[in-house]
Amino acid sequence: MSPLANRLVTKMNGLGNEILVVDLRGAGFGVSAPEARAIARSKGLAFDQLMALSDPRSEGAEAYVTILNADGSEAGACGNGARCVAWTLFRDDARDEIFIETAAGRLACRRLGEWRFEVEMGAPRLAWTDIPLAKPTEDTTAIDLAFGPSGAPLLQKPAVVSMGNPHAIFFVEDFDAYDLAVIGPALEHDPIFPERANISLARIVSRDHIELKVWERGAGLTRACGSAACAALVAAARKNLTGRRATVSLPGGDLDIVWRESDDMVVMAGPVEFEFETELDPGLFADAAA
Ligand SMILES: N[C@@H](CCC[C@H](N)C(=O)O)C(=O)O
Repeated sequence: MSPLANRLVTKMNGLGNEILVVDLRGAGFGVSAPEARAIARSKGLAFDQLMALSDPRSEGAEAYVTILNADGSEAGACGNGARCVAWTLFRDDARDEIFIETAAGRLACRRLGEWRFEVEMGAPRLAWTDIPLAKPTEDTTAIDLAFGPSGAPLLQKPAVVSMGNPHAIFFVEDFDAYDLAVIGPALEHDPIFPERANISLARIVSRDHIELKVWERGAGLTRACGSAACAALVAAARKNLTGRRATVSLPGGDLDIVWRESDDMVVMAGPVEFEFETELDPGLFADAAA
C-alpha cells in the first residue's frame, strides 16, 4: 500500500488554479510521479499542482516544497501554490513572515490579510541557458519562434523568462483570436524548449495592467498561473510596454506583481481559497504504477 494512504490533504485554489497541499514533514517519504497522477485523475481531488511539504533543508525555513504538475512532472516554481502553502503554514502561527524552500530557491511569504498573501518569487533568470532554450539566443525578449494558428494572426517572437520554471510570453493584440487549448500543447512541446515551457498570451491594457491567459506545462489550461504573471510583467517591462509594477488579470482574477529595482526580486500578491480537507483514499493508489 502507498505510504500516502490516509494522509491528510488540503484542497485549495489560488484564483481557480487548483492546488493540493500535503504536509509530509517528518514522514521520510514524498509523492512519486505515478502517485501524483493517480490523485490528479481522481474525481474529487483533481489538481493542477500538488505541493508536497518535506523537512526544511536550511536554517529558518518552515518546509521544503516539491511541486508536482497533474501529469506527475516536477516544476521549480508555482506562485499560486506558494500562497496556498503559506496559508497552511500561517494557520496556527502568529508570525507575519515565513520562508519556504523550493527547487528555485528560498521564498519569503507574508500574510497581508486572512486570505491574501505575498510571495517573493526570486529574481527572473533571463539568459537562454536559464530558460533553457535549445540554441544560443542573445535577445530573450523576442526569440526566434513563430507559430501560425489557423484563422488567427501569426504568433511570433515570444519573450522568454525563467522564474525557476520556463515561460514563453506572446504579446498579442487580438487576445481572443486564439484557442490556447489547441495551440498550447504544440508550443509547450516545441523543440526550442528542451524542458517544455509554460505558454502565455498577453495583452497590454495599459502601463500598469496586463491581461494574461496561460497554457501550463504539465497541467494544461488553468484559471491562473502566478509564475506566468511574474514572467509576463518582467517580459513587458523589459520591452518597455509597462513599468515594473502591474496588475495581471487572469481568467480566475487579478494578481499584483512588482519587479523591484533595488534587488531584482519579483514580488507577487494575491488571494487564496480554502476548499476542504480530507484523507487520501488507499484505493486511489491501486494502479499508481501507471
Ligand atoms: N500554476 C503555477 C505554475 C506551476 C508549474 C508549471 N506548470 C510548470 O511546469 O512550470 C503557478 O501559479 O505559478
